[in-house]
Amino acid sequence: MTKLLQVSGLCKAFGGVVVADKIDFSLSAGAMHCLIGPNGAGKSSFFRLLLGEHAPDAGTITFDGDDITHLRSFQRIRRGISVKFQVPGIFKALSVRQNLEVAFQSHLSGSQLEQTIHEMLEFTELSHVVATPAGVLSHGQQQWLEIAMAVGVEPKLLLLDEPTAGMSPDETRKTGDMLNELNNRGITILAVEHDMAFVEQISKRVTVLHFGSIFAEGTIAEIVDHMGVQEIYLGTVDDG
Ligand SMILES: Nc1ncnc2c1ncn2[C@@H]1O[C@H](COP(=O)(O)OP(=O)(O)OP(=O)(O)O)[C@@H](O)[C@H]1O
Repeated sequence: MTKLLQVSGLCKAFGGVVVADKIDFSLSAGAMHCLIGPNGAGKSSFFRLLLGEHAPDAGTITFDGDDITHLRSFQRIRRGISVKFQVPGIFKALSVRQNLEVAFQSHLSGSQLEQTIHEMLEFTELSHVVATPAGVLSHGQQQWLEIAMAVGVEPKLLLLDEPTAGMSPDETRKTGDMLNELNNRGITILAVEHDMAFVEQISKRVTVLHFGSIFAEGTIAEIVDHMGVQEIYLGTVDDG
């Protein structure tokens, strides 16, 4: 399969804190992949590097055949990278519909905009709350609204930072079904996640980050059985 994303030798440090340590990572077009690792491993920083919110100290990022290492965030978004961070990036005082309009208006207008809003409302089962202020939606609904905002622009790569954090088991399963459907529609997905049952629902392969570098990569069964991975979660492996 062609590589949609290719990261080579990516390095970033904030003072003495190394958040990316010679990361080599790639994703094939159509992949659904999970990134795990203990708190502070560098998962969110990796997303911020991919999105252009942090400039790397070294290394390259190639996306869809082009070197995007020095592009600004909006240029990467325009090329098809979309992200949903942990904290919902919705406008709480605006209605569900207004949030979708804000997210899509730079890409779409007229009947196309209406069609996409309609499709996303159906997809995320938010049609019945279309006029409701986003701030009064349930936690799960807020997360789904943000997923709708991120995918309505038809990204090639969707980055999700802990999409199920704070969700009930039912909401988590529903989110997994949603992501599987988006992946079936052709969107490549990279998700940071802690809930291994959810990882198993959506992904076949997992990468483990630890102290900003790739510690292990494999199938879920391989990662779950990996002694070293168990130890880093228990805090018995250091970076020396
Ligand atoms: N802008 C910054 N300036 C200084 N240090 C930072 C900055 N961003 C992140 N860090 C530090 O880098 C390390 C990695 O943080 P990061 O948020 O990427 O980890 P994470 O794996 O996403 O953690 P978590 O699972 O807790 O969200 C942490 O020690 C964090 O305090």
